[in-house]
Formats: sequence, structure tokens, C-alpha cells
Amino acid sequence: MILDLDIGNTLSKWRLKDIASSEIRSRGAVWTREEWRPGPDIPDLDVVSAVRISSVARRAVLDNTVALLRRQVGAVHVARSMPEALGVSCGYREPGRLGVDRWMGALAGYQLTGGCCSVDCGSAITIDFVLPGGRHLGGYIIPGLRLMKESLKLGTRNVAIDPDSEADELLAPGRNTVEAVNHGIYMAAVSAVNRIYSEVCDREGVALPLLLTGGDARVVSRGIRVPHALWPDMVYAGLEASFPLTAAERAGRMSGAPRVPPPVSLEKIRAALAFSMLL
Ligand SMILES: Nc1ncnc2c1ncn2[C@@H]1O[C@H](COP(=O)(O)OP(=O)(O)O)[C@@H](O)[C@H]1O
Ligand SMILES: CC(C)(COP(=O)(O)O)[C@@H](O)C(=O)NCCC(=O)O
Ligand SMILES: [K+]
Repeated sequence: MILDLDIGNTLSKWRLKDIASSEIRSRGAVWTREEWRPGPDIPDLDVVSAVRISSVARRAVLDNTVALLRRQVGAVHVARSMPEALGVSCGYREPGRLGVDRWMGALAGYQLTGGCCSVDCGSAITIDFVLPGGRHLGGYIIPGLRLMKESLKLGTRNVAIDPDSEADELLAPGRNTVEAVNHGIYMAAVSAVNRIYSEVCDREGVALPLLLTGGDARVVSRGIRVPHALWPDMVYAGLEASFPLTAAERAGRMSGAPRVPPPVSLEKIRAALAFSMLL
């Protein structure tokens, strides 16, 4: 089995993938802050022959995890942000400083679409752009939904936004503190994504496919006006592309890759942008 780890600042997600069939056998998540105690939510390492890790957690967390795994697993692959990989050139002046999750998303997104905007809605919401031809432009980082909520210190942090709530409900003015906070942070997030996407497509003169991933992607997706696709396993797909271990991966087929709707025309994006600037 292959153990894939996506270690974020909030949650450490894992999944077990069968090498022969390329099937995802099980998955789980543990809080990144906590020690990894053996338990139902930790994978059984005895069946694991290879591990692939994307980590943005503190260096110590990664080093401990790798040391623990290396004692029990033959091959441990640690992803790093690079100046260039799989046809993508990194837009950061210091490529090693780009979050590995963002780099994995850029690689997977480019492999699937040939150029895209990739949005990861996690502890932070990151928005990256890779142009057709593989030039990564760099991107944007804004606080994630939970961080925005906590920063308000209004004691509302444990009320998550229901991903299935009607989008227009979230547009309405809140009529109590929880609603006011949830509607406010939702509007902040979706307004930023819609505007950043439009501005960059306008500046670069190309309407890019839009991909969303991360724990809050479903909530944010409800407010994204332009056609887009949800890809929960997008960071994992970057690991598959970087360290292909199964026949399907070597054939460039990434697990859970969504059908990506064609973007609206550049003219429409520009018209909407101009209109929104008038308001
Ligand atoms: N099972 C879950 N437990 C806690 N938070 C979750 C869960 N599923 C989704 N979320 C939401 O997703 C966010 C974490 O998303 P994730 O992409 O895993 O973050 P990161 O990669 O930064 O650790 C949380 O802040 C929360 O809003
Ligand atoms: C911005 C991030 C914290 C987002 O991580 P996440 O929300 O997935 O936990 C992560 O990509 C990171 O640590 N980046 C390093 C700084 C940078 O990308 O510029
Ligand atoms: K993430």
C-alpha cells in the first residue's frame, strides 16, 4: 500500500492507496497539533511499502514524522517546492519558500488543465496561477474561514458554515452574531477569490480553468460565480505526479481528477470586471 500524507496547519490528512489497483482503500485526518498516537484514525504501517508527504507544518513536525516512518517503511518521498518540475516553472523568487501544498496543487492543476487557477481553502485560502505553457505566476494568501472567525474573538468559532446552506442565505445580512460573522467571512472569501481570478485573467489575457480544493472548498464554491471544479484530492494528485508509483499514475492519470468545465470567455470576465468596478 502507498500512504499519502497531506500535512496542513490544521489537519493532517492521510489516505491509503493500493499499488496494484490504484484504488483508495481508506483515508482519515488527525489534528496537526496533536501527537500521532496509534489509534483507529492512524493507518496501519505494516501494510505500507511507500509514503509520499506534502507538509506545510513546522519543520520539527515533518522531521519527526519522517523519522518515525523511515523506521517502518521502505520508501519515504518528501515533496518540496522546486524552481521547476513537470513542465511548471515556479513564480517565487525563492521557490523553496512556496508552500508545498500550493506547489502540489499547481503541478496537479497544470497536468490536468494545461494552465489554471488553483484555490486551496484550508487554514489559509491560497490562490495560485499557472499560465498555459507552465509559468506559475505566484499567488495570494488570505486567512481561511476558521482563522477569520477566530480572529474576531466573538466566541463564534465553533459554528461552522453549513456547506449545503443556500448561497443566497449567506448573502443576506446576518440577524445574530453567528450569522453576521459567518456571512461576513463567507463574503470576504468568495469576493476575494472572484475578484482575484478576474483581475489576473484580465491582466494575463487568458480565461483560466478554476480548481478548488481544501477543507472549506465546498463552502467557498457556493459563492464562486465562474465555472469551476472541486478536486478534494488535488494536493495528493501533486504527490502522484511527483512520485508516480502505480501503473495509472505512471500513465499520468491522477485519482479523483474532476471534469473541468470550460471557463467563461475572457470578454465576459472583462465585462463583469468593468461592471463591478462601476458599482
Ligand atoms: N473534519 C474536519 N475537521 C475540522 N475542520 C474541517 C473538517 N473538514 C473540513 N474542515 C474545515 O476545513 C478547514 C481545514 O481544511 P484543510 O484544507 O484540511 O486545512 P489545512 O490544509 O490548512 O490543514 C478547517 O479550518 C475547517 O473549516
Ligand atoms: C499558506 C499556507 C500556510 C497554507 O497552508 P494550509 O492552509 O494548507 O495549511 C502554506 O502554503 C504555507 O505555509 N506557505 C508558505 C508561505 C508561502 O506559500 O508563501
Ligand atoms: K491545504
